[in-house]
Amino acid sequence: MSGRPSSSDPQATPLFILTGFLGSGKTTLLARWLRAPAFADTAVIVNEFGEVGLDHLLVTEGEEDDVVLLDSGCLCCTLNSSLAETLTDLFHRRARGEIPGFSRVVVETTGIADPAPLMHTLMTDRLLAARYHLAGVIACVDGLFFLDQKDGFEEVRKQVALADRLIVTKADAVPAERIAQIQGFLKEMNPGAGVLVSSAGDLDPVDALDQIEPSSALAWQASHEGLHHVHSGHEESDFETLFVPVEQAVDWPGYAALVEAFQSRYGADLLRVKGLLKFAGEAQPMVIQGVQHVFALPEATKHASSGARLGLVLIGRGLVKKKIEKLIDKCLGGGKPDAAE
Ligand SMILES: Nc1nc2c(ncn2[C@@H]2O[C@H](COP(=O)(O)OP(=O)(O)OP(=O)(O)O)[C@@H](O)[C@H]2O)c(=O)[nH]1
Repeated sequence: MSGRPSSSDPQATPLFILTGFLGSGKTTLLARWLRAPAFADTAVIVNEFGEVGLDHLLVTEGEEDDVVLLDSGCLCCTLNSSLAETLTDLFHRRARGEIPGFSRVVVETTGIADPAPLMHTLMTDRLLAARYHLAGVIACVDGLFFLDQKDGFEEVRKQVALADRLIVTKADAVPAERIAQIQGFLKEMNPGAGVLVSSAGDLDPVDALDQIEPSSALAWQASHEGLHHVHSGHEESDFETLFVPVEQAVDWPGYAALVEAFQSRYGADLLRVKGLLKFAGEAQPMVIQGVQHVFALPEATKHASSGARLGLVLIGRGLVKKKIEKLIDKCLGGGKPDAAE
């Protein structure tokens, strides 16, 4: 890679992935949001209409169709063959005026889904990336069962690690101390993600979705510059989180070398990379987004966040801070790291 690559279209519709383990409360949240005025002009993609209980909200009957309009102004559609096809179909139908306009999309995943492949699709399919912009991953965390699930289910830890925002559900059904305990674990597992708490889906969709700002995820760094070990009881599958400040301006070949080094040395063990880097010649810092081996083209920050610091947050397995710092330093400085580095 040399020179500045083009980034995604600023006109692209923001898209949110709503994930969370089986029974964690995704549908309960969506069912409430679909009735909320603030959620009008949203297109929601679910696996089955039946799950969200829409019957009395329908404006159009969805007999043959997989897209229905609700009286709240939302569109609801079921996932047909693949997410890419469903999103492309929605885009064309909106352009032809066959369905009302929508200004954001929410995709609900199934409970055991790993959100990473969806994120990969949105980051790598150029046509899709020009039409839809991955604006955030929201993970529901089961207030009743999370403390038991986190040790036994890698999916749960992965969903938490990949999220930009975490929603602890079922606060009405558990003591406040348990919610506080869960919040403590979440802060350790993914310190950059904002945590909200909900009872029976009573969460304003605007607070939950639109307030996500990638760069604000870096505000925690001032107090969390060390390495965080998340003890799950399964030592070999623990995730660590670390932050490496990068103050100097970066050039594109150096950044490409770093991405290559991450991909070849860590692969799927590097679950998430988020950050802000200042590129030489660019007025605004650029947001860095990586999910396992897939890295999106860096994009200029849309909001200037006062708390944000330049650097990279890494979440993964087997990350050694000193080694990573050295790798980043070498690649961004124009050097070629040795195989052992
Ligand atoms: N008390 C209480 N129950 C809740 C809350 N949220 C969800 N539930 C209940 O938990 C169960 C699962 O909720 P769903 O919203 O269907 O969860 P889901 O994540 O969509 O589940 P899957 O489709 O299996 O992945 C249902 O019985 C809900 O009524 C909550 O905030 N409080």
